[in-house]
Amino acid sequence: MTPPPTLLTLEDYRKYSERNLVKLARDYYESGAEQEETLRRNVSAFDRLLIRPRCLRSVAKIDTSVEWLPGKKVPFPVGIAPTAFQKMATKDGELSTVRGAAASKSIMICSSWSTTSIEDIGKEAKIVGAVLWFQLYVYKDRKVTEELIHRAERAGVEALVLTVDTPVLGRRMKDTYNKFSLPSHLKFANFEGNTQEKMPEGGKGESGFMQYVSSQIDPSLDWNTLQWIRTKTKLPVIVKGVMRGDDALLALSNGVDGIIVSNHGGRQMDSCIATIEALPDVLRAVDKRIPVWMDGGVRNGRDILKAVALGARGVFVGRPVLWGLATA
Ligand SMILES: Cc1cc2nc3c(=O)[nH]c(=O)nc-3n(C[C@H](O)[C@H](O)[C@H](O)COP(=O)(O)O)c2cc1C
Ligand SMILES: CCCCCCC(=O)C(=O)O
Repeated sequence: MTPPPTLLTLEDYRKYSERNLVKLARDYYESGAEQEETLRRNVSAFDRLLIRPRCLRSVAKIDTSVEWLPGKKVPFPVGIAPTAFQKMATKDGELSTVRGAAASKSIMICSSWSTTSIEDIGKEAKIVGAVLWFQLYVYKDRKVTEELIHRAERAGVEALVLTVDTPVLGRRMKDTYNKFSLPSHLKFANFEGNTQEKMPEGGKGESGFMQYVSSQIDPSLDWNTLQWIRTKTKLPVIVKGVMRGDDALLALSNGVDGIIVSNHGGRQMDSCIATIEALPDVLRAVDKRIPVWMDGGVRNGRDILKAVALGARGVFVGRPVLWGLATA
């Protein structure tokens, strides 16, 4: 195999990864919902925020470490956002990510919809010394979600992340044109042997993915669901997908341990504000009572600085990790 050219920026990785991804996977990873306004805005809103640099502040020694959750320090404020189906990017999929998380001492949030089971990811995390959080989707059959919570606990995850922006699946046009379905050699590894294991084939103007979500995922997700989850676990519960201060206050009054400001990388509701634009409202409402992170459109070190300068505890990145996986 020819060695990759010098890869310096995330854009270099994005471009280079394209050659290793089949169209179906590339479109699934890159897509936003509908006309992809929010997808673009997440990135461009960072460009409208400019830095006013300080001077004569010694940078001979710099410490970028931060307390991610009480008592849990990380060396720099970047975590790995949950992304589904990582084996479409590279053979080892989520196992490569967990190794990367350990090497960079970053926290990996595992998707409910991984192509490696949470047990196998947990085993690898112990070997390489990575910290895992687990992201939850709530199934119509609550027993499926409850079982997943307990399996994640046994696998050693340190927090649960409830994604609250996906009661239904956003319409991603490319996935609909491609009739996106998970390639037949891959599976929802957390549901092996269950009816939730396979995605139907696409057809009738719908992706197989859309059919799977409408048949399995509970669209009645609300604050009661969060309370129900809290009765099932003692782990910290973080909500991902809050975009407003009033919802952040509701999250606080429902006892959450942290908030990730997110619009799902522009993949759910189009015509939304960018996450970096939503961040100040959420931070004001929370007023430092719990940690607030953000994700969406982070594409360089200055973007991280901007989010942290506004008051975020740190950022999570989604697509850039997939580009890295597909480049390896
Ligand atoms: C291909 C792909 C799959 C994703 N899968 C999940 C998922 O399983 N669970 C989840 O909560 N978010 C998922 N997300 C959303 C990410 O966690 C994150 O919010 C988003 O990617 C951040 O935007 P960025 O890609 O610009 O960094 C996914 C995003 C992408 C691009
Ligand atoms: C209930 C919606 C599930 C979406 C799962 C994967 C994902 O988050 C994404 O493709 O985006």
